[in-house]
Amino acid sequence: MAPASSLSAWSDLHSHHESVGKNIVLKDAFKNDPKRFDKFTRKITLPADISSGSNGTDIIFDFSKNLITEETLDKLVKLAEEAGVEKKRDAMFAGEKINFTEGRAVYHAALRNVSNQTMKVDGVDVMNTKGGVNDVLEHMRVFSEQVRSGEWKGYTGKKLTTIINVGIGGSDLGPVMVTEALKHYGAKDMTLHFVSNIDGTHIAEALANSDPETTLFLIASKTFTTAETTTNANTAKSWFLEKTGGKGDIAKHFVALSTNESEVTKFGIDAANMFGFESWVGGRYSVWSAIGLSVALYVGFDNFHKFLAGAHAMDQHFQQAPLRENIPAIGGLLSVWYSNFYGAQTHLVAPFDQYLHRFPAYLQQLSMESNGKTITSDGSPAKYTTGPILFGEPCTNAQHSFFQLVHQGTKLIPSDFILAAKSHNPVSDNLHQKMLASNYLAQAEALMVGKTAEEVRAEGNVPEELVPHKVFMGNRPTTSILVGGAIGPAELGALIVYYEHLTFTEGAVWDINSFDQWGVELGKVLAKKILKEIDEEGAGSGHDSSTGGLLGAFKAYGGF
Ligand SMILES: O=P(O)(O)OC[C@H]1O[C@@](O)(CO)[C@@H](O)[C@@H]1O
Repeated sequence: MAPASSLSAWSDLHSHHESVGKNIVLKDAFKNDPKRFDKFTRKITLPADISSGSNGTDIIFDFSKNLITEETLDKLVKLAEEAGVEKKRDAMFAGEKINFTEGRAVYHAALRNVSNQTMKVDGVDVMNTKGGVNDVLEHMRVFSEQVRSGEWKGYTGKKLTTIINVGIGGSDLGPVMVTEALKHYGAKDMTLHFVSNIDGTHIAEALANSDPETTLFLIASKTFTTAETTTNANTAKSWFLEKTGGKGDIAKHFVALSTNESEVTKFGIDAANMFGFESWVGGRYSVWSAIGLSVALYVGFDNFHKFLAGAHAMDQHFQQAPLRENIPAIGGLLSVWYSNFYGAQTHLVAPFDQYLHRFPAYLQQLSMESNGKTITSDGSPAKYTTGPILFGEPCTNAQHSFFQLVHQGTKLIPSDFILAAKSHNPVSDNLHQKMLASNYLAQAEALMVGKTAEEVRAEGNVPEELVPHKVFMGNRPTTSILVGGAIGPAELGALIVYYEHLTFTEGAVWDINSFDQWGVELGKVLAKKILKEIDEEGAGSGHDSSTGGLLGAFKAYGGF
């Protein structure tokens, strides 16, 4: 496909930004068009049988506080058409090898294909084949129910109630985020630990109060070669064998979640205790796969299945909705609009929901490992900015942390706010939920409306020299996402897939490969060399004076 900036729609958008975009005043746009909210709001409805409530769940995406007109939206849709977004989308869902640098399909949608549509890679059915998606899901169902019921016992016959997931990146961030987000549904007798960092503190803290007789280790690694994970896994295995005086039965306390059977068996886990998935599942897209076993163990397989079903609903919307009505496509096009025409460099996601406190961290890998790329499909460097820096924290905490910059800083920071209309914890007669919701609405309104110098003065008692410091520029865009109920498994699945396909849309327009991650390799190679040098005399070889100097100092201070 062609680089985005060579498309006629791109030039048209550039002119549109010059003539219209940069002059949009949102508060006037709302005054001039009472139907603005209706025009720019989209909705998806999840069916009752998978929803957190009994009547199905609407999820509203209010795009009206974005710096767009109807003409802008039309031009962005034209850009998506010219960039072939729909064609690339259809190629992904058809199992074509769109991950063109690794020659792989990008088929994580198959993992949540609960309607069991035919899905093939290289002509082979991936759903119903032996060891395929449905086999693995059945294995996950049986195993999670055996552990939760106590049928699957530890080597001394006790129920396994501590789950330690050992993994990093996509083998950690998804399980952490989802189990936190669905804590309301979690088994009350289960303790979860997620060990990812190579820092010994992480595994030490997880093992400190764990009982080897009641602990189940999930070694989660797509490749089963990631240094942090294999090292943490070996430390866990040594701890287990030492604590049990060598009597501990690995087969009862260790399972593997991976694509690499040979490395799994080499580690000492029987293939029968391995939950597999294929190389067409990217790490940052793998929570739907066997990597999500900790979720199924914690919330139960039925809830895990609802999680998949909510994701599938958003998949179907993304596949079927015309671009102008297509919720993830609009989200992705808005990101392009801000990144490439307003010069925005970041994307803020602020969930007004404490259970979603790890959602921004999860989205960081999804977004930045997908679109943190410079090279386009023809091998040439992009002549335009690509992936934004995604960041975020739950509100209302973020308001007391970095919202000062969002309101009065010099940067344009496109922001997404997320709120569930119903709390799982309606304490104090729902006073907390009402306050949370009032902040969710007020923050978006304040960012958009701002406060002029005249308004500051009109408040009185403001010394003239203070007035400029109290002005809010306003006209700062937000997308407001409102879940019309509580966030349960299906609602969470749909929200995640909104961002997956928003990310897809960005990458498709930018003509980059959103599905490889060559950028994580160099650091690993250099670290391997330095690790050897730490055990050798001296301060390494071939390093700059900073790296060599620091290496020498580390060894001296650390006594290595
Ligand atoms: O699951 P695994 O193979 O151990 O990879 C872990 C993570 O490491 C990476 O940085 C790739 O090396 C992420 O893409 C991936 O999610």
